Amino acid sequence: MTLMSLDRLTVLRGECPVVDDVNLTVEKGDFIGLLGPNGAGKTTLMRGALGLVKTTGASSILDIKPAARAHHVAWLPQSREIAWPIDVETIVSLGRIPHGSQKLITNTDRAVVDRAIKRLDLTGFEHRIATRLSGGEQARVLIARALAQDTPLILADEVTAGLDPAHQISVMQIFQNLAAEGKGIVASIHDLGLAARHCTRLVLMHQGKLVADGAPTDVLTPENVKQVFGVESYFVQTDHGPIFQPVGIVR
Ligand SMILES: Nc1ncnc2c1ncn2[C@@H]1O[C@H](COP(=O)(O)OP(=O)(O)OP(=O)(O)O)[C@@H](O)[C@H]1O
Repeated sequence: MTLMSLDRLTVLRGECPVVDDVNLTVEKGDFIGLLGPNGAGKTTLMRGALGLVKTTGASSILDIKPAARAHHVAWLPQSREIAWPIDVETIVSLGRIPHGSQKLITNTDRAVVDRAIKRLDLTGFEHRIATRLSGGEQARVLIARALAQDTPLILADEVTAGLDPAHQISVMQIFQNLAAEGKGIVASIHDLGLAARHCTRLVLMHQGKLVADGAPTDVLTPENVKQVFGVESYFVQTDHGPIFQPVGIVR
């Protein structure tokens, strides 16, 4: 089942297309790593798909009535700023707002919030003031809030940035499991090794265009990596799973 489709999506900044004629479908079960160097257009593609910037072409999300969109897709922006000094449980509970029950929090809401807190390894942090947590802990709180929204589709920008290795792997595994449960995830990621190991599919952007879409081994070819990122790379299948490592700059 298709959760999102983009048809010739284009975003102009002045005269310049920063997202250029992109076609993309996201199916249930996809965990898509959205890759590309700085400025490739990853954030703008996701924001365009969500209707947060002006686009031409089509995004199926925009066919959903605005009030119903928050039931279909959760958006985790790159900015991890938490503005108010409120506790972790309250922030995660904000993910339930689109479900809009009369009571502030129902038993279902409570169960979904508790599950998100547990999944993000935040048990014991529930009553801590979020603004006093470390950057990585705050990032996990905001991921938990997005999970609490309990949508079929999640778009996440630089989802592992600022996390330590154990929590990077843990977040990737959470998304992998959510995809295996039938959700669709699109996450922009700079760590190509993590993307190669955990994503079911990779989409590679370069200068606003989608230049490759497929299995990690088909997308992270030495030629693609050299052309798009300007680096030499090493990709090998091991007993520990696929290992991808950029090894040098192309001169
Ligand atoms: N508000 C804006 N006005 C003008 N240009 C913009 C604006 N937002 C983004 N751009 C330009 O659009 C291009 C794509 O930016 P975008 O943030 O989508 O890239 P990205 O792939 O997410 O990069 P990064 O990995 O650095 O986050 C960049 O060249 C950027 O400078």
